[in-house]
Amino acid sequence: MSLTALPSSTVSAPGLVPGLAPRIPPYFLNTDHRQRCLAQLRSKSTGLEKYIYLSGLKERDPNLFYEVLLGNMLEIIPILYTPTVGDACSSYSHIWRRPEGLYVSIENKGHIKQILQTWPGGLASRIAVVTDGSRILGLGDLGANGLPISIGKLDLYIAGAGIKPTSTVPICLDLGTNTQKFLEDPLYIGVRRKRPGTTEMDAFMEEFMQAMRDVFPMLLVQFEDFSTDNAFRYLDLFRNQYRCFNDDIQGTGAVILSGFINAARLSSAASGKPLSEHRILFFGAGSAGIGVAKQLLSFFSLLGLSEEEAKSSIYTVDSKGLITADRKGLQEHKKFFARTDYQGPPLTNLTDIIGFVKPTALLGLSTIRGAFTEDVVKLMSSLNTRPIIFPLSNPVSLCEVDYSDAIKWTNGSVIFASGSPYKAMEFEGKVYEPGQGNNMYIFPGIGMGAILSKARHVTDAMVEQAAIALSSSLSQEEQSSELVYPRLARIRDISAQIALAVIRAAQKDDVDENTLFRNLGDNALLDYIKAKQWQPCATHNSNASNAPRL
Ligand SMILES: NC(=O)C1=CN([C@@H]2O[C@H](COP(=O)(O)OP(=O)(O)OC[C@H]3O[C@@H](n4cnc5c(N)ncnc54)[C@H](OP(=O)(O)O)[C@@H]3O)[C@@H](O)[C@H]2O)C=CC1
Ligand SMILES: CC(=O)C(=O)O
Ligand SMILES: [Mg+2]
Repeated sequence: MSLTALPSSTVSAPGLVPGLAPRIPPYFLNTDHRQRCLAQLRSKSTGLEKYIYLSGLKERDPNLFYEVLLGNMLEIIPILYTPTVGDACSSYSHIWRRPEGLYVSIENKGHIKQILQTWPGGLASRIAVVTDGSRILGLGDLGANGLPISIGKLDLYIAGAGIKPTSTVPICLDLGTNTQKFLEDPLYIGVRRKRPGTTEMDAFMEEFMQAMRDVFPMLLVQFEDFSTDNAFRYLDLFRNQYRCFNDDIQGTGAVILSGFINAARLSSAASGKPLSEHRILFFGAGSAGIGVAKQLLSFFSLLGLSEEEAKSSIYTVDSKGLITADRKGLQEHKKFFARTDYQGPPLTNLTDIIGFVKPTALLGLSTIRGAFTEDVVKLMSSLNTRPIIFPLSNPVSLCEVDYSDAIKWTNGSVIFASGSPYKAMEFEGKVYEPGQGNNMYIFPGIGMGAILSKARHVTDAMVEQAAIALSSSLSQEEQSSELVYPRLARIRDISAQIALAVIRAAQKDDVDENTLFRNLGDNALLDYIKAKQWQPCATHNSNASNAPRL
């Protein structure tokens, strides 16, 4: 029985009257149950066991789950989200215990609306994270195993922005998988077929998006972890038609623009070189790499540079090397940044590419573990007083360079942010703190702003203003510690500031269906946003005098 199921008079009693609720131990309420949950969580030996424990806790008592999460974000977010959510997805068919999201299958084509109508949240639903499981983190096509990524992102909406749990909808589109081992796994929970071709998938997605609007008229859709071609395709097709955005392209773009603004200031302060002289090398040119590269054009345009000048400061690399315009069969999304200023044999080795580009910043979105080798990092260090190195691939097992190596190989001069979390470390008597360049800092605030303003669309300006708000949100102490992102413990406050910036941008772009906020000043609007943030109701005895604090 959960405590929330007890009569409230019982819950508020200092101890239980024997016989009133005989299945609850009489002095249970004299103890702090949250501390008991934390101890149980910490007793599990693997990340996956912790994930399963937390999922069970959420089912038994959602209020308690969110209370424990909000009080221990640094410890728990890496379990519900990257890196452990990657393990949960990879083995989801085997660890599955209960329904916890919505599956819409290719076999439901023609009846998608009826499937969506089964969701209990109904008209109160405000935000859906939708994946088709085709590129979960950097782990590839996990098919129907992808649902935990939607669940994890929504937990961050709830914890990070204060979105009400009952207004969230985790969705996995079960369209098949091209990963043979899942098709052969007797426990695989998805449809046993290969993924559809473009025509079949387009027809499915058109019906799905229309049905989503019919069933959940106020809902914002976050596309998550679609393979790169489909990520760009459905964002382009749907962004002006529906309330939607793509987290891997736009959310990642915004969060890295934000961290880059702060990193470039630190780097330029050390080198004395102007901000406009930064040159950025992208290792990886998929949805995330190109999404971030496009968003970083704003870094230069905010400094007054033209689009051509900005573009000339950005270089992209894929599995075939430096991307040049003369390459045959170049995919559409790679054309914009393809270089026309390199003649010669293809440049395929990263150190050769760095030698040619002389970048001030190296950003990894490649899924290649260890790609930033000692040679690569030392070369960056020899070219820059303070090199900016962001290995952004997730989960941590696919990160381009570990934090400890980056610190060691640059003698501590690196300005570092990774996609998955690393711990602070000591090197030659000094403590260094890494940044986490992950879209989790941005999407909760974008979502909150879009939901409150009832934005018809998520515009480019809303995304850019979210990035600028995040980059300006560092406290004095965080700035003096030379951080590029604020500390995660402040994410609720920061999400509120991002939501404010998003609402103002929605107003300027005239996409705010809720125009009531137009007459509110910034302080009043910020107060309103904070008041709207959902809090778990504290039913658990936090003041229990005999409860040991862990
Ligand atoms: N930190 C964050 O917030 C986020 C991080 N990510 C991470 O970014 C990563 C990439 O995601 P996404 O862009 O969607 O994935 P893709 O698979 O579409 O992109 C990977 C890119 O890396 C390139 N690549 C692969 N192998 C090599 C190699 N040996 N040398 C150089 N380039 C190589 C690929 O080249 P080619 O095109 O030739 O195949 C492709 O351009 C994932 O790990 C994901 O978790 C994503 C979103 C947010
Ligand atoms: C963080 C994220 O969205 C990704 O790695 O795909
Ligand atoms: Mg993603």
